[in-house]
Amino acid sequence: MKIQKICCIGAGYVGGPTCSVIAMQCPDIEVTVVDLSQSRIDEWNSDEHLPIYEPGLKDVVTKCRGKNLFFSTDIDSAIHAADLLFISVNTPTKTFGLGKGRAADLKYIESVARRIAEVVESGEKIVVEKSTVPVRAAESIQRILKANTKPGVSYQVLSNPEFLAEGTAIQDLISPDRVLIGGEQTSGGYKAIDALASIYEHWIPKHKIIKTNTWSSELSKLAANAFLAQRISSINSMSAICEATGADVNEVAHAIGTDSRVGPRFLQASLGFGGSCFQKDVLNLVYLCEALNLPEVAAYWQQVININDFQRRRFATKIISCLFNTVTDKRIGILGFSFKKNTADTRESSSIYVCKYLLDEGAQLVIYDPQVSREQIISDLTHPIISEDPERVERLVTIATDPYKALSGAHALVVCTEWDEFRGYDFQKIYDTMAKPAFAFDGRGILDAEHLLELGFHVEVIGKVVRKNNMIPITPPAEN
Ligand SMILES: NC(=O)c1ccc[n+]([C@@H]2O[C@H](COP(=O)([O-])OP(=O)(O)OC[C@H]3O[C@@H](n4cnc5c(N)ncnc54)[C@H](O)[C@@H]3O)[C@@H](O)[C@H]2O)c1
Ligand SMILES: O=c1ccn([C@@H]2O[C@H](COP(=O)(O)OP(=O)(O)O[C@H]3O[C@H](CO)[C@@H](O)[C@H](O)[C@H]3O)[C@@H](O)[C@H]2O)c(=O)[nH]1
Repeated sequence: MKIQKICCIGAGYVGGPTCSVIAMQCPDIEVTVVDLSQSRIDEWNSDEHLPIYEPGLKDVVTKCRGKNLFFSTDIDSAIHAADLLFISVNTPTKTFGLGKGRAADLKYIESVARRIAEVVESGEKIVVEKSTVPVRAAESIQRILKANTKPGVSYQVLSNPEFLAEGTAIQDLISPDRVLIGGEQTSGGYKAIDALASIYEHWIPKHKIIKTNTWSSELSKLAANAFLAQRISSINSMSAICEATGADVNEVAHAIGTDSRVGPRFLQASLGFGGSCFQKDVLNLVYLCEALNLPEVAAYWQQVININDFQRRRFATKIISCLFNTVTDKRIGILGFSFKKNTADTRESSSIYVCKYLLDEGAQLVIYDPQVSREQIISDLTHPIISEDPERVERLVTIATDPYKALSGAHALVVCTEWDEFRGYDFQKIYDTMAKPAFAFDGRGILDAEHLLELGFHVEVIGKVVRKNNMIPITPPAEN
């Protein structure tokens, strides 16, 4: 089966970049990305700025938009015309009902499946789960489609999870470690898997395309994120031991990462992982294990989340205790609000939680992020699960557009995101304008701690004990 037209339902962080790259690499295929949100689609069609900040994305979109890449809210026409449909809608953690706080909410997936069944009038359609879903979600999609199939229509449902990371999405899509496609182990299933593989084969070597059964593919996505999150919680748990003993977490990470069986990546200690995926997907796995009556396995993966919560709180507690056990009414400069550098996405950012703990103590926060808007920061900090008193948050929080102004008069600077620009600041200038003693808390290990010490800062870095100012050896004056 040769794919000529693709429809992608959901124009978010995954649907937009993924389909833009497919359009760029497959000029012979027409790709239409649709969404319920008119404003999101308008932004995808705008020449000003796209709805998401992602390095390299604008070039790809500009190259293809209007040629073989289209963004639209006419969902039905796009479904109707397509041979292959990607489902890229959100699958957030449920906030109420059965499985609240852990299970994935599949209502958007279900509504898309029902819409497809309603709209499709004829022909063979391949429906591809690109969203991250619990194991056997494809079975539910299949059942909804089958129960509503019109005569002359047939479906194959595939799992094709996405592994891109935000901030490096374009690079990850152009040169992925692998593409995973799961499908029914029948002749129809194999045909559909091959049809989807043929799209990726336009630019990805065949040996990087892994073909499995549907359930292996669905589980592999949850497993991949669980393993990655587990590595971060593992190194973060070591960071606590390092701070208590004088070991240096970077040296430990290097020493263990050079073992080729362990590998060097994803061992950067931090104030905790954030992002829309890790917590959601690990909790989804925990819920699945409980549903399968595997409580020991559920508890094992739950601990990855527990350590992450511990790390966020531990970092905030360190700030409070260093500032003489009180931050009430103290101005504190927060550098970085996105969950990692090179994105404006703040979903589950650890900054939100560190700010929350400091606000609970009455600190006055001045927050600076190179990409995140004021509206987004205020909306995150006034969310009901973060604060019960939005007016108090508005009173205590100031958003700065200039980092030097943000830190002027502050008792402490706190690095929450590893934006490259933070490394290049003039810290002498910053030190001169801060209240004394001036404190620097580096939750990402990106600043030059020795330099800050020399300037006079009290420095705290995740995972290491930094030599204190009063321990600087005093050089005797030179004798005449
Ligand atoms: N963000 C990532 O980096 C990433 C990476 C890999 C996988 N994933 C997974 O991909 C999925 C999508 O994530 P995202 O970050 O792109 O989400 P998102 O919230 O950015 O985008 C989802 C989009 O789907 C739209 N939508 C919801 N219901 C719809 C419907 N019935 N019809 C049309 N549009 C609809 C929403 O309006 C929204 O624009 C999730 O399952 C996520 O876990 C995300
Ligand atoms: O050594 C590390 C690596 C990452 N992080 C943090 O972990 C979080 C997640 O980072 P990253 O994985 O790079 O970004 P995501 O965009 O969340 O991507 C993850 O989640 C996606 C959604 O499922 C998957 O597709 C990707 O493969 C997976 O890396 C961020 O807060 C990072 O700062 C660390 O603290 N230490």
